[in-house]
Amino acid sequence: MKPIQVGLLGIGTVGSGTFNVLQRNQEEIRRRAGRGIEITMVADLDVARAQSIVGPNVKVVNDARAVIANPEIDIVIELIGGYGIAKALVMEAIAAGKHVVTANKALLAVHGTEIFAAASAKGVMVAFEAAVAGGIPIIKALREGLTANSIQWIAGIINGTTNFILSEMRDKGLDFDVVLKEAQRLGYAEADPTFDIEGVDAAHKVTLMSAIAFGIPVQFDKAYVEGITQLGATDIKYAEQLGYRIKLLGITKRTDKGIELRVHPSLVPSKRLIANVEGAMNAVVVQGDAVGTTLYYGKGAGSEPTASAVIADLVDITRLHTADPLHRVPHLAFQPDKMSDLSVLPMSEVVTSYYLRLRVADEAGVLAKVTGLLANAGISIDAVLQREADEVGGEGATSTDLIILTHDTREGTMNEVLAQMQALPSVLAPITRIRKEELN
Ligand SMILES: NC(=O)c1ccc[n+]([C@@H]2O[C@H](COP(=O)([O-])OP(=O)(O)OC[C@H]3O[C@@H](n4cnc5c(N)ncnc54)[C@H](O)[C@@H]3O)[C@@H](O)[C@H]2O)c1
Ligand SMILES: N[C@@H](CCO)C(=O)O
Ligand code: NA
Repeated sequence: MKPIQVGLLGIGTVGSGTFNVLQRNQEEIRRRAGRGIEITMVADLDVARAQSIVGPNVKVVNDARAVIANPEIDIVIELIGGYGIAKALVMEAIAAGKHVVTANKALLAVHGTEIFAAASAKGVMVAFEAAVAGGIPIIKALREGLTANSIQWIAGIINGTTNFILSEMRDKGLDFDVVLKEAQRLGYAEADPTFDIEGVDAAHKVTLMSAIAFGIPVQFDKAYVEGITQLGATDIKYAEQLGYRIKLLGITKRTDKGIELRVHPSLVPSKRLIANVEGAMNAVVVQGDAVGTTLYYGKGAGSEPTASAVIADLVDITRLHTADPLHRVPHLAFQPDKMSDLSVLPMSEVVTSYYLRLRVADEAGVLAKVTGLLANAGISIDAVLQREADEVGGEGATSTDLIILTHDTREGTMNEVLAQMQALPSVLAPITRIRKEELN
């Protein structure tokens, strides 16, 4: 049988990895897929660089639409990124009856509902394993491997750049900016690195996992998003003393009231496997009612690790494209007419526990005032730590750090108590609040 023909839009970090791995392993991939898979046409703005990667036998153009218009092309891979031209190209490829593979989580988290509906109407597949946790087959696991389960929650380290930054800051005491530059050099960071450090990239990915886990539409606009830019070395140190590591987690959870969907720095017990995921590595914990806790670990970014997922999607499509569309695995795991309308909860309704750090005046009665406010709100305390006073504000005026770990409470209740604490004259600086997840 003649090889299936693939058109590649964008041959940067992931595109070049995809081309190279497909070439290197073509024989084994053909034996698995039952048919050869060949990238026969590439579009990139930098034609000369693209041609130097693919060699003289592959046609390179600078106009992506020429690839979509080519009737020989069966599958289009979109590896340009962003919501702009990439969205138009994906929609046009679907309209032209092409199957699409993309690593573009930003596009799918924001416009997924429209894109999947268009693909279903046209009877084509849109595959996106590379969009979440790069090379880790987490979409495959959630959509197929765990299909028996009622998923309870998912928590993941799903942004390599920020995990790399947090690890390097803790281990080597390096500066934030230095480590970010290194992540960019290694090809981990997004084109706009604020997407990484402000938690947006992780929120794109957890939004996609949430939709697949609970059968709800993709709703990035409902996600709570907080990055790592406000995180200080002091809190990383105190967390360690209390037996926790701080990780940027993407969390989605089923509750009686609705679905939690959030990204923020979290204290995680140091003894959990996920707390020991270092550098640019990713890990996702999934709790299913039947299987219990499962953990998926590996490279979530980089050229060939991400290419591994792109090519797995190419093989899936090669195997399934002749199947009746109704008998393929649904884009979001649930049949499109059987999606749930469970609502995504506002952050004020999320229930979790907290790490609080208060810089307070070192005087009698402060601890009682602070803990009194928590008690009045019905928030119980798990642990309290008081640390060495620093000199502040001249002679004799000293302050001390008060660190409190709480048990579970509603975020809305915690917000009210924090406002009351902040108003106490003995609280000398803005209070630090970091959420805490036991993940058991
Ligand atoms: N880099 C990673 O580790 C990684 C991991 C997972 C997912 N992703 C996602 O994969 C996608 C690609 O990321 P990347 O790191 O390979 O980006 P990149 O910037 O390295 O590559 C993008 C390529 O697209 C080309 N391009 C831009 N506009 C174009 C246009 N209009 N027509 C044709 N080509 C165009 C650029 O010249 C460049 O070669 C993004 O959606 C990204 O979020 C990246
Ligand atoms: N910028 C992303 C790339 C993988 O999606 C990361 O750092 O994890
Ligand atoms: Na993946």
